[in-house]
Parts: sequence; C-alpha cells; structure tokens
Amino acid sequence: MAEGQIKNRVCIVGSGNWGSAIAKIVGRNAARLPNFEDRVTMWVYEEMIEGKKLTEIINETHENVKYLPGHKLPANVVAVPELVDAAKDADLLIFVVPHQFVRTICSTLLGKIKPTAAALSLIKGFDIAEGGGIDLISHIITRCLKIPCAVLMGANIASEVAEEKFCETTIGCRDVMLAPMMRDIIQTEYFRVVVVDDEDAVEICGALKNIVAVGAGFVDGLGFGDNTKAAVIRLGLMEMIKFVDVFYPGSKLSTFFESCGVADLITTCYGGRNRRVAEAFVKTGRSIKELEDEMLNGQKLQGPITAEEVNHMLANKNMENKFPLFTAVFRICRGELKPSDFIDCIRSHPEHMVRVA
Ligand SMILES: NC(=O)C1=CN([C@@H]2O[C@H](COP(=O)(O)OP(=O)(O)OC[C@H]3O[C@@H](n4cnc5c(N)ncnc54)[C@H](O)[C@@H]3O)[C@@H](O)[C@H]2O)C=CC1
Ligand SMILES: O=C(CO)COP(=O)(O)O
Repeated sequence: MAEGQIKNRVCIVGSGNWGSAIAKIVGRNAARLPNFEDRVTMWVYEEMIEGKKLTEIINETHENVKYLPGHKLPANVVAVPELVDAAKDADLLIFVVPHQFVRTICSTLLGKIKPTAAALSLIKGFDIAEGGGIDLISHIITRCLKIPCAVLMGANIASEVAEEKFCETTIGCRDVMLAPMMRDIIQTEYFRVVVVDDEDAVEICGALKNIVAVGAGFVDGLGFGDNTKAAVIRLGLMEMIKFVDVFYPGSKLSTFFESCGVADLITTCYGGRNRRVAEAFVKTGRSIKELEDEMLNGQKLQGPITAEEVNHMLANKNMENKFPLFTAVFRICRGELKPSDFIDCIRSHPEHMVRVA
C-alpha cells in the first residue's frame, strides 16, 4: 500500500449486482477521504446493451443499467473494459466477481499489478483444489498474485445496500496495518463494518450460507412454512460450524455471530437469489441453469456450484454423511434426489439427539 502523503488508488475488479452497489460506497469514500485518490477504476466485463458498450453507458450515464439499474454511481468511478488497465496502478484491489471467474482473472493479472498492492475479496464461494480439497478464494488471490487478501462478507443483499438501507458487514483481516484502511474505504453511516481477525471463518461463512439458502428455497417451493425454514437455517448453521471446526480448526465460534454468520444466513434464506431460484426449481421442475438464465438477467448463482465444490471434498474424504444438509442440496440440484427428499434429510438430521448428560 502507498504510505505517507501518497494517495492510495482503488480498483474494483467486477461490476455485477454487488460490484456496482459497492462501487457506489467506495467511490464516495474515495472522494471524501484524504488518503485515497478520487478516481476509482471499475473493471467491467464488456458486453453490448442495445448496440452500445456497457462501459460507455456507465461512463456516460453513471448507471450500470444491466446489473444495478436505477442507481447512480459516483462520477469518480470509471468503468474500464481492460482488466490490466483497470488494475495495474491500484494499491487496493477489491475483488467482486462470481467466484467461477476468479482463476482466469488472477492469471490475467499475474505480474501486471503493483507488488505492494493489497486485496479485499467480497467473493462468496470456493474453488476445487488439487488433491480432492477446496481452496478459499482469498487464498487463490494471495497465492496467485502474491499480495495479502482480506475478506468482506455479511448480510448484504446488493439492492438494499444500493438503496442505502441500514446494514452491517464483517471484514476479516489479520493485518493490523491494513485493517483500518479496509474499513475506511467501505464504512458509511448506513453500512457499518466490524473487523475481526478470523479471516478464513468469515470467508467460509459467506460461501457456505449460499448452500443453505438453496435448501431454504426448496422448502419454500415445497410449500412449507417459516418454522421449517428456521429448521433449515439452524441445521445449516450447525453444519457450517462443524465444517469450520473439522477443516479449519482454530477458528472462533464468535465469528458465526457476526454479520457474516447468522445474519447473512437469515437475509439470504429470505431475500436472496439462491433462495428464489431454488424455489422456482421445485415449483417448475426446470433446470437450475435454465432458471438462472431466465430469472437473473446475467447475474450468477453461487449456491449450486458451491454445493458441488463442497461435495467434491466431502466425497473424497468419505464425509458426506457428516454434512447431510449440504449433501442433500448437492444431490437435489443434480437431480439425484427429489426435492421432497430434503424434508427426510432434515427430519433425520444427526443434530436431533438427546443432549442431556
Ligand atoms: N448480489 C448480491 O446481493 C451479493 C453478492 N455477493 C457476492 O459477490 C460476488 C459477485 O456477485 P455480483 O456482483 O452480484 O455478480 P452478478 O451475480 O451480478 O454476476 C454478474 C457479473 O458477472 C460478470 N461476468 C459474466 N461473465 C463473466 C466472465 N466470463 N468473466 C468475468 N465476469 C463475468 C458480468 O459481467 C457481471 O458483472 C459473488 O461471489 C456473490 O456471491 C455478496 C453479497 C451480496
Ligand atoms: O450474499 C448475499 C447477501 O448477503 C446475496 O445472496 P444471493 O446470491 O443468494 O442473492
């Protein structure tokens, strides 16, 4: 990061629904804070909208008409179609793309960014690692680009954040020098930040809650009520805690009570895209991919692929039966189980036990 009087330059890598909502906040904060350069670059995966480039539309109208229509971005946020042009001078790279695109983006940026840069990942998801495991997205960024990467996860449905409705978020950042700068570029009156040092658990919460949200959509589609959904949320939370306990020992239980944990589970299981598409999947019997394309106008679902990534690891370690909810979501998305089997899964969940000594 730039030190002393030098102003930090920020690049937002991504411009989808959440990328655009966070650009509104980051743009305003960069313009107001003395230690940041006003101009914020935003990498836009170029596409044509009614015969015109999306980058040109954003730079002329200051609105991402496809992914966040109806909200003005600050004029100091500049849309850039070339990834390397957008990122090469940045001191802070804010990664906010659907997680399936991260590896390609990192290989494009390899050797083309400032070696002193730092990253903040807002990406919820995992990737498949060699040897049958999974990789955290922040670890991929750090390994590939050789820069530190903090994470931001929370109960943050993008449209509500863009409307400036109050919410909280969690930054996981172990580096005490970087933490205040990460908080300052993100925090506003309506978007309150808590920074914790439990980086991995924060990120894992953000990824796993999308699997639980798919399960919440299944029970909505099956016509069950709020009590059933609360059971899905609770059992999902227990599997999330167990997952961190088993695969990332040393993480803190308190992290699950931050915005990235219980709060994000609740908001996503009621208001998120994963829930909505999973409900339609049950009601229509059509494929998730078809519904994603039809219902989300280019936005991308993270839950079904995250369920696949997690299952890849669980199956390899012969641990599918220890995480029955995650496993059932994966199998239902693949058509190996019926949506109604999800109820049997939660009915016979191993959490239902006698707890008295
Ligand atoms: N939307 C939301 O409410 C929230 C999303 N997130 C997370 O933020 C991350 C990004 O999500 P969104 O900004 O909502 O994205 P999105 O779901 O709106 O995805 C669309 C974006 O992907 C881009 N894209 C399409 N094909 C591409 C390709 N081949 N290579 C690179 N980019 C491509 C599109 O240009 C567009 O910018 C995800 O991990 C998501 O889970 C986190 C909190 C809230
Ligand atoms: O992560 C989110 C809210 O915090 C958004 O969830 P969806 O991707 O399900 O909309």
